[in-house]
Amino acid sequence: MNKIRVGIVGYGNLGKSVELGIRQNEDMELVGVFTRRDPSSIKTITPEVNVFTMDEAKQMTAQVDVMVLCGGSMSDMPVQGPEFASLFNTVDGYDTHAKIPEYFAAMNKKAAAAQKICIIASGWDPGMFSINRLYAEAILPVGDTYTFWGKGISQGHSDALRRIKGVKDAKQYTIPKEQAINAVRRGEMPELSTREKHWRECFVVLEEGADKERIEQEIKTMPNYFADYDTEVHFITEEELSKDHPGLPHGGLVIHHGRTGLDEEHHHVIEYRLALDSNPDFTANVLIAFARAAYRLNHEGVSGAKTVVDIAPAYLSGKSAEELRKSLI
Ligand SMILES: NC(=O)C1=CN([C@@H]2O[C@H](COP(=O)(O)OP(=O)(O)OC[C@H]3O[C@@H](n4cnc5c(N)ncnc54)[C@H](OP(=O)(O)O)[C@@H]3O)[C@@H](O)[C@H]2O)C=CC1
Ligand SMILES: N[C@@H](C[C@H]1CC(C(=O)O)=NO1)C(=O)O
Repeated sequence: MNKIRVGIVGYGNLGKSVELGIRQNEDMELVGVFTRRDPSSIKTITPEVNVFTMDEAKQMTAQVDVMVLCGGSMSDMPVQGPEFASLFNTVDGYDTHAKIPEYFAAMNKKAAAAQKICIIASGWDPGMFSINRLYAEAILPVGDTYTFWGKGISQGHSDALRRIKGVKDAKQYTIPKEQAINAVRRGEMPELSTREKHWRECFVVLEEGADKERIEQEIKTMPNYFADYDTEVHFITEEELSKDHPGLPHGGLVIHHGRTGLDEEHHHVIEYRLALDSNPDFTANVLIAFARAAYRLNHEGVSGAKTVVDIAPAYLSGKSAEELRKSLI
């Protein structure tokens, strides 16, 4: 059985985790990493992995079945997504929530013309949380769904910080407001604004001579990322970032309260919870499962842009249809 040949576009936290995750999937093989940097400067986790330039990717459409796009959502994916969707089947974890419709349209145009499939905004939010919100609201239409993240490090928000001129490195914690979570858990079904659910804490390492006031202001007013939240910014050294803020843990909860019965007297709760040692490892494994789906669907003649909620779960699994039927029992 031929293996699914996977390429990694962009070698950051997520790209490294995809490299590791592919090794856990015997139906897949890694063709290589594609980077904007000098390939000779990239030290992959597994030394034998090939590293190519982005230009070399364009000559490799016959060697790669699915490209996993691991660039930053804020600045990389809007450019790299359509570029790669015009040449390859792709999956990505695009997560600038407010801009997903326009990204979907841009990706769909390129993928449909190339008769390729691109599964966008796959990860955990958007991604697995999106799927679980859909299941909950389809099954219990009378009710309310709440999403909480953290306390943990958002890769999307940390990437957004690192894109600011004068920022050398950064990590952003998303912290849920206990009062909000407790009210939801008590079944009070409160109306909660974005600001009432979470606050954000940023730890930023500056380039030499960078303007602190300008950078703090740029962070706190950043649309789609920080403007709608109470945000604290701490300027620390590279050593402190590495010592006091190791790893990229995260997690979250989707909780749905629904009602049924003649007088809606029956109360039901659906919860989907993630507790992640490594945000990038988990996200990478979601992307890898959707890479399997992209490969299969394109072989069935499916093309254009899809989101995770368009994909039947069986396409994600490495198990055969017969094995899946057995696993239902
Ligand atoms: N939907 C979801 O639930 C989730 C989505 N995500 C998304 O994944 C995106 C990527 O996250 P993450 O991997 O943490 O981002 P990184 O900042 O680690 O990497 C982003 C890009 O930056 C470049 N890069 C990385 N390290 C360096 C370096 N040392 N020097 C120069 N360039 C570098 C790489 O591109 P190149 O190799 O070409 O230089 C890489 O593709 C996030 O922006 C987020 O939107 C993440 C988690 C969950
Ligand atoms: N896309 C997020 C995944 C979850 C986490 C999150 C947040 O902390 O704001 N939003 O969605 C990430 O990049 O980590």
